[in-house]
Amino acid sequence: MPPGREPLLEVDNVTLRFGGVVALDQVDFTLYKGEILGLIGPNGAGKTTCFNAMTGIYQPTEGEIRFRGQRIVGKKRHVITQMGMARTFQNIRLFPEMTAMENVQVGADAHHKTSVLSALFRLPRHWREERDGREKAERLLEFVGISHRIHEYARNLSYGEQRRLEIARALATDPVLLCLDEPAAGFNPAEKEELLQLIRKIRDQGITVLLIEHDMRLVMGVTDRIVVLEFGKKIAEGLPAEVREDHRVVAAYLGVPDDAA
Ligand SMILES: Nc1ncnc2c1ncn2[C@@H]1O[C@H](COP(=O)(O)OP(=O)(O)OP(=O)(O)O)[C@@H](O)[C@H]1O
Repeated sequence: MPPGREPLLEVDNVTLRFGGVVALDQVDFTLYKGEILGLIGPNGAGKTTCFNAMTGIYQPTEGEIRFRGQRIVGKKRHVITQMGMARTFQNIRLFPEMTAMENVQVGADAHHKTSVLSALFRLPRHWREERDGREKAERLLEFVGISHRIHEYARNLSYGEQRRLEIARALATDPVLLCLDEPAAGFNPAEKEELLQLIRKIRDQGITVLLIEHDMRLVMGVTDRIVVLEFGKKIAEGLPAEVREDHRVVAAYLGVPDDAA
């Protein structure tokens, strides 16, 4: 372990099979507090499956995943969210008939303490949480740069704004780890540059970031370290400059045989 660095997420020898398909094959890596780690690899390499195993959607066939020192395999999704892990999805999953603000408030609800009874009887605690939730949503929409769209239905937002809204909603759960699954998919170069700034701003708030991304320029420009998967196996791990020169990575991306790379 690098000196002075505290592990936040430990993926320990994780294998995940779908019938005969080995989507993850003894994958091993550690994410340290405060870093931006890139998880890259060609299509079908197992990146999303890895996110799904970390966030409680899939159960690994073998291996362990620890978050903040606690085992998370077998824990329910909402429990993992409450422990401080949030994610966005490759395909945007917003509530299209709700406003931007309401979508973010749904994220904030993950931590609300109000019971159904106090909501029904509109007790003071319920009002307080409502007001705090609204203020928090306003702050987060401002933070991701779409505060001018606060009362707009999610379905009316542009594609780029919807991606930002997803990030705001994930941030509303007060994560210590934010996992972004291809957040720049479909973005033009200017939007990618803005996203890069936003990811840095998120890290500057003390949030650790795990990023799945296909755009190499973006990955190389924003991450501190990179883990590379191919056919479910980890084939490389290191600093962006090291990974870029790694012959197995070059071969995986260019589709040339390993010994020819
Ligand atoms: N629910 C599932 N059932 C069966 N096979 C699956 C399932 N989910 C993923 N797979 C398979 O697992 C492998 C890894 O897929 P995964 O989606 O994790 O890759 P990826 O690296 O995220 O790819 P992409 O960059 O295309 O999103 C692929 O062979 C895929 O077909």
